[in-house]
Amino acid sequence: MNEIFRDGLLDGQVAIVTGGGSGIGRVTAIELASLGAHVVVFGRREEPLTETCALVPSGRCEAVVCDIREEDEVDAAVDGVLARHGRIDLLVNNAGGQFLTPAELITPKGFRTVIRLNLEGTWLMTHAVATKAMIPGGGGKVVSITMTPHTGLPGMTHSSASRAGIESLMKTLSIEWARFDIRLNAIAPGIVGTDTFLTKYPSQFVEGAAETVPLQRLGTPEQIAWMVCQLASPAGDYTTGSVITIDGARDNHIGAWPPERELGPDGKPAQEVRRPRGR
Ligand SMILES: CCCCCCC/C=C/C(=O)SCCNC(=O)CCNC(=O)[C@H](O)C(C)(C)COP(=O)(O)OP(=O)(O)OC[C@H]1O[C@@H](n2cnc3c(N)ncnc32)[C@H](O)[C@@H]1OP(=O)(O)O
Ligand SMILES: NC(=O)C1=CN([C@@H]2O[C@H](COP(=O)(O)OP(=O)(O)OC[C@H]3O[C@@H](n4cnc5c(N)ncnc54)[C@H](OP(=O)(O)O)[C@@H]3O)[C@@H](O)[C@H]2O)C=CC1
Repeated sequence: MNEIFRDGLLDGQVAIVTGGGSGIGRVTAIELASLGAHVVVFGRREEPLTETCALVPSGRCEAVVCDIREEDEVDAAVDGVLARHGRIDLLVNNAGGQFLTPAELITPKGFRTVIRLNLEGTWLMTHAVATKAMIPGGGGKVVSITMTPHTGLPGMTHSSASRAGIESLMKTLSIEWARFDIRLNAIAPGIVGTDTFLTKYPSQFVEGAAETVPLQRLGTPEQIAWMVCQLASPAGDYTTGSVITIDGARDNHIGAWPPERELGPDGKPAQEVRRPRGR
């Protein structure tokens, strides 16, 4: 039973969710399976993946250990899904991440690590699934998770560059692969209160995070997962080449509005005095 969508909405679909052993990927796998999809979760560690599958009451979930940066592993894992299920309808490129460091301290290896994970891993997965399953099978959908603000992610230069690259990939491929009926979109979350976000970053960063959002609260993994489900459903059939921002308006403004310095004397948003016409 799904809280938002009708039962059986995704019956018969086969979906891959990378990074499905935790956070947004885990919740996405659970939501997709609750709508009837058979979900295959990819990740480097087996244990969290099997934990995700244990949380899927229907049993429509299987775990595949795969490092998305390794071409041979990606090829073998995608071939395996096809051999077992004969089709792949949906790929969710969710695996990704970065470390927070001022740009001048990022080493060549550190930069390469994040680009390989986010951009090259997404490309390898997308290319393998498209060429092996979606092009021969007559179409499919790809959803890639990126990040806001689109104006830049200070402290995360490598991730900022890679996320822009992913969004560009989705847009370009939505044009090239329209002839194969492959629909590709990005979902750009702002700050989502996953275990990794809450535990990986410095505490001052995490504790002040909600204040940086106009809505003054963090997003939840479900809010991202439900958008994936919508795109996977017939409601998403004509959506392609789009970037869907889900971030409480943080892409538009950092912090609450109005900022304190702009408050009027009564504590309300400042308002100019209306003048007589012509003055
Ligand atoms: C107000 C707040 C706004 C901020 C918004 C933020 C919103 C949140 C966004 C999120 O994405 S939350 C979820 C994030 N999830 C992840 O990041 C999970 C995946 N991440 C990882 O696996 C790692 O963090 C990784 C570094 C991206 C990749 O790990 P991998 O195991 O492949 O690499 P390592 O062997 O650990 O490191 C390789 C290389 O990278 C450099 N490096 C790694 N960590 C750091 C660090 N903390 N500081 C500096 N440099 C680092 C370094 O060069 C490593 O090489 P060696 O030095 O180990 O040889
Ligand atoms: N939480 C947030 O505020 C936001 C998150 N995002 C993005 O959303 C996605 C999910 O975030 P979140 O759930 O918070 O993060 P998590 O850290 O919980 O999830 C990342 C997942 O990716 C997997 N992963 C990492 N490296 C690889 C790899 N090389 N191959 C295969 N799988 C890999 C991890 O599993 P394993 O280590 O076992 O491989 C893990 O399950 C990420 O791309 C993140 O950057 C975007 C905006 C905001």
